[in-house]
Formats: sequence, structure tokens, C-alpha cells
Amino acid sequence: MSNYSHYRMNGSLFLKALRDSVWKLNPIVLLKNPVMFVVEGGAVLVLLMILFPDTFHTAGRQSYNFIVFLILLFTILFANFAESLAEGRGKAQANSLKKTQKASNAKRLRKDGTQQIVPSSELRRGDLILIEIGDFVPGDGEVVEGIAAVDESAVTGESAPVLKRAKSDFSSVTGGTQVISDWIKVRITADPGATFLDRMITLVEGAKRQKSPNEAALNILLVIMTIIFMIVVITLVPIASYIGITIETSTLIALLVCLIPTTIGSLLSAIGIAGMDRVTRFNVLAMSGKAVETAGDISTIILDKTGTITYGNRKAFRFIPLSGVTESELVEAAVGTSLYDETPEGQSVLEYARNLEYTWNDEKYGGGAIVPFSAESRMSGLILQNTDYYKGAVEEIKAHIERIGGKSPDLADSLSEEIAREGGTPLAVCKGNRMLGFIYLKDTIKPGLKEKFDELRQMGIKTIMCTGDNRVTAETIAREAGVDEFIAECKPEGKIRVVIEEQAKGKMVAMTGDGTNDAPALAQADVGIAMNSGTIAAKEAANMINLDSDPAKIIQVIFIGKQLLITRGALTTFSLANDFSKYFAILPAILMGVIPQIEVLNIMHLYSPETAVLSALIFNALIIPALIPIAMRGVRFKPMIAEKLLLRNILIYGIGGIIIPFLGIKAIDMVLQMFY
Ligand SMILES: Nc1ncnc2c1ncn2[C@@H]1O[C@H](COP(=O)(O)OP(=O)(O)OP(=O)(O)O)[C@@H](O)[C@H]1O
Ligand SMILES: [K+]
Ligand SMILES: [Mg+2]
Repeated sequence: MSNYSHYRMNGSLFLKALRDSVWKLNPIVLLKNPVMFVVEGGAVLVLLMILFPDTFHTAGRQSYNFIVFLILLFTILFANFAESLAEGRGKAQANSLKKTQKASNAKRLRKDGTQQIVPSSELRRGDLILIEIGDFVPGDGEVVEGIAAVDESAVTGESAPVLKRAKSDFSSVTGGTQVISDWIKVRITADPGATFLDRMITLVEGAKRQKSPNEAALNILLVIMTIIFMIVVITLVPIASYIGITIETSTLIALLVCLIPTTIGSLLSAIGIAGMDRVTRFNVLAMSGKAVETAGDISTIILDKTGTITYGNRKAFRFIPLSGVTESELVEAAVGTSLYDETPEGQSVLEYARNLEYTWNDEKYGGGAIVPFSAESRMSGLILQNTDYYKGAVEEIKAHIERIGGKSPDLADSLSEEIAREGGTPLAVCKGNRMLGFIYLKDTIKPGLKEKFDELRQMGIKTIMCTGDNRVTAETIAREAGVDEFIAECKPEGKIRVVIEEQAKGKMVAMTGDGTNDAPALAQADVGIAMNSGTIAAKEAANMINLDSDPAKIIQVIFIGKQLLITRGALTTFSLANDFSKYFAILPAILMGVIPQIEVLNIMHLYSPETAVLSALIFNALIIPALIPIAMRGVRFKPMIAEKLLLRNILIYGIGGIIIPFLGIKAIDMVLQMFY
């Protein structure tokens, strides 16, 4: 459960939004919403007529003008309220995060290893610090030594502590979290003011919210429509006077406000903010609104296996010697390859050997050259004076043995395949040019993925698992997790190639991963989602961070992205259809008194021209707060193919948008009749 769930729409947020709506009447602030700015201009004009009736020759129309002014004022307030309400929750989150950010002291390590206590604000990129049990992590960084459990709940809301260690996919620490066991040495990776928490605060606060390209384009369209309707309404004056009618200025303003897209104009930014906010409440941090919208258009998802589909705590589970090799011979070599291998896999080999009560003398393995694991070589090893030990992906070890003139036994393939068919990862172990057997690494698939991938399939989205692991293991895990396709034996450049290939087919690609080997692909993808547990490289390459490191979250993000696009589309359709209807509701009423033939068009039988205008204007204002819940919550939808969904929404919101104003205006007119 996310720690943001307690930011419900409570009373104080509501009151604060009310206050902000008044503050936003400031024309300079309102200028960024051109449609409402025009409404405000109209309101000011009507106010001037009320204040100086003699100048404007409107002395006899004071009360009518006053009502028009009030409705216009409320139209703007409602629009401001929608945006303020959407912003409110983010601001509350930001405040709570700022509390996490309190200054603390850090133990900075000098070159000679001595400690120096400095305020966290003085830490700079590259500093080496020691964090011990009970200490708060004073800044973002990468673990270089030690293992510790870290409580990240202040940032992620997740209460289970996370084990952080060097040289693994779990090596990043975030400022504001707390070390609750042991100690770690951390290399600081962000200067103060540029930390993860800082970025998170600016994001949820929405202070520097950038409109997504879609939103900006729609905004331009609304401005163009506003200008067109201004021209239409202004040209109405000479036309009317030609046929012998004078239309009052306040009525013209009312007509203009009814015609320009005030509904979508006032809800547009609220829809965007609420979408971002919904993503955050799912504990995913989107770096931009654009990323959220793009998520809504995703047609292919690429997931890495270890750490994303599985928990990524791959551990040695069994030693399997080849025939003619004893277990202790195999273990001797396996220990040799792992003694200096700092990956969790390497460490798990030692742990498992100890559990089997093997003992060894570290000196025996001393003085050699360490070959560290890399995703590129897929091996790790130790070169000693008289021999060398390697472990790694079976294909790599076989190639290595062949290179130095050895030959792998025929039985090797069937043994390693057996491990792989169970979903395990076989690591082949060799000493010199002789293969000794396998280490069976076991990992667990995160539960509940199959159903989630089924949902994606229903939406027409393809899932591809991409892994550095061997084909058989990949196939087993792919089948158990329920992905559509898989690609095995992928090196880092292989993962990015898969992304590019899908993009070349015209797909929008999301990639989710946690390792440094995933970083290039995360950056290339249209939406890159890094696990918060992952490495700094992965998190920097991504445009979203999944705070609870749950790959199924990507589905929610896609849902929210789709919902954002659908909500904006639906409310735009509704708003434009509405304005169209209002035109037919008021125009006949205005002209009726002068051109009796127009009566045939007056299907609504409104009471009088004046009540017709006021009813339309009141409806135009009230529809804004009426739609705020939909804008905030998003349009509900079921997973289905995009085209079908679009058609359905156009039908509902388009036809609804045409009919509802007729009903609404008629109802308001009937109420107004009672006062006339
Ligand atoms: N410490 C290690 N020593 C030797 N070989 C290893 C070690 N860790 C992993 N391997 C081998 O290298 C392969 C690639 O590992 P890598 O971490 O790049 O990808 P992965 O974790 O298997 O897959 P994914 O890309 O899904 O995370 C593994 O499948 C395994 O065969
Ligand atoms: K309107
Ligand atoms: Mg990985």
C-alpha cells in the first residue's frame, strides 16, 4: 500500500483549493489559461457597465448585468477551483516529503580512512561516507562496501527493509532512508538540491509542471477556437443591426462565453495533474506528464527477467558434479570463482558451500588475479599461479574451454538443460580446461504476473521477456510468468536492439528493468521504468521509477496513461458538443422577438430571450464543477482494443454532450421563470 493513500480529499485540501481559486483570479496568473482569461475580460467589461451605467447607456439593465457578472465570476472561480483541487494533493505530498528531507550529519571518510562529521548539506558528488546502524542516509549514493538492511518507507511507503550491497542490482541508496542493520560505505552520487527526493518534491508539487506536447497542442486548438468565436460574435453586431436589432453587450459577452470552450479549458490542466497524481499514488514516480501519456499508447512491453519478473535474489541451490568428479572437487573450484565475486550470486555460492559444511583456507586462493563478473562476458573467475577457475553461463564456459584447447563432456548439455527446464540458472564451473559441473542458481517468480499479462493481451499489448540467461531457463520462466515472447542470452546491446527493432515496427515500447545492463534499453524505450531497488545507472536512464519495484505496476501505469488520454478526449468531445448545442439553444431565443419565423427553430420553448441567455450561461458555469469528479478520477474503462474504446467514448460523450445542455438549460429556464 502506498504511503500517499492518506491524502484523501479531506476538508483542509478543499478549503485550501477554495482560497487558491480566489487568488488565481489575478489576471497575470490566469493568462496561462487563455480561454478563461477571455471570460475574465468579459466579466470586467460587464463590471464596468455596472459601475458606469451612464457612460455605457445601460442604466436600465443594472440587475440583468449584475447577474451576468456574477455568473461569469463563478465560471472563472469554478475553473480555478478545478485546477487548485488537482494541485492540492501534490502540494500536500511535497510537504510531507520535505519533512523527510531534514538536515542530518554524515560521517565523511577522508583518504586515510579517518572520519569527519559534516552536515549532509555539505556532501558533494564523489564523497565517500560511512553509514551505520540507526543512521539516516544523508544523500543519494551507491554502496561500495558492506551490506546493510535499509528502511526505505519514508520514500517508498514500503515497510519491508531492503538489503543493500555493492556490485549488485541492489546497490543504490536514497537520501532520507534509514540503515537498520550493519553498515555500508557509500559513494555519494548527487549534489544537494539534485537528489532523488528533491526531484520527487518538484515533481509532486507540480511547481514546474510542463505541459505534455498533446496538452499543449490541445491548448492551442482551444485558443484558436476562442479567437474564431470572438470574430463570430463581433460580426454578429453589424449583421443584427442590418436586420434592425441591437444586441446588448452583456448578452454578446454571455453568448461568447457559452460558445468558447470554457468546459475543457477549465478542466484541461486538472486532468493532466490528476493523471500524474494517480501515477504517484501507485508509487510510481513519473519524470514528466509526457511519460505518463506515452504509457497510454504503449503496444509492446519489454521486461528483464532477473529482478523484474523474478525477485532477483538468485541463490546457489545445488552443486551438480559431472560424472567422474566428486562434489568436493566441484566445490573447491566453485569457491575459487566466488571468493572474490561480490555479486549476490557469487556470495550465495560461498554461503551454500558453508551450509554443506565445506571449509577452505583462503590462503590457498590468495595472490591470484580476479576476473570480475560482467554482463558482457557472463563469467567470473580467479587466475592463480598454477591453475584458474571460472564459472558462468554454460555457453560461455564451453567457448572458454574450447579456446584453451579443452573439450566439454557430452553429458554437460543434458545436465544443464535439466536445471534450466526447472527455471533455474545453471552456472558451469571449470578448472583449467576441464569442466567440473554446475551450480544450480534458483530464483523465484513474483506472484500474480500471469493474470496481469493476460489483461495486457486483452488490450492488444505484447509482452517480451528479455534476459541474459540461457534459452531453456528463459523459456521455462517465460511460460510460468505468462509473457508472450522471450529473448534469451541477451547482452546489454542485445536488449537495446530489441527495443529498436520493436520501435522500427511502429510500436510504442515500454521497457522495465533494474540492472546496469538494462540502462541503455531503458533510455532507448519510449517509456523506461526502473525498479527503485535497481542501480543508479538504471534509475538515471529511466523516465519513471517504480518505488515498490513491482513489474506489474507497469500495467497500472499503462492504465492510468490510457485513462488520462481517454479522459481528456472524452471531456473535450463533451465540451465541444455542449458548446454546439448551446448555440442552438440561445440564438433562436435572442432573435425570436424580432424575426417571428425563427419560432420553428425554437424547439426548446424557453420562457424569454433573457431567461434563455441566463440559463445557458448558468448551465455553462455549473457544468464545470459537475465534471470535476470525472476530471480528477478519470473516465472509467474496461481493458479493450483502443479503436473500440475510442468509438464508444465518442458515442457516449459526443451524444451526451449534445443532449445534456438541452435538458439542463430547459430545467434552469423553468426555475428562472418563477422569478420573472
Ligand atoms: N556472478 C556470476 N558469475 C558468473 N556468471 C554469472 C554470474 N551472475 C550471472 N552469471 C551468468 O551471466 C548471465 C547473465 O547475467 P546478467 O545479470 O547479465 O543477466 P540476468 O540477470 O541473467 O538476466 P536479466 O537480464 O533478466 O536480468 C546469467 O544468466 C548467468 O548465466
Ligand atoms: K463554453
Ligand atoms: Mg537484471
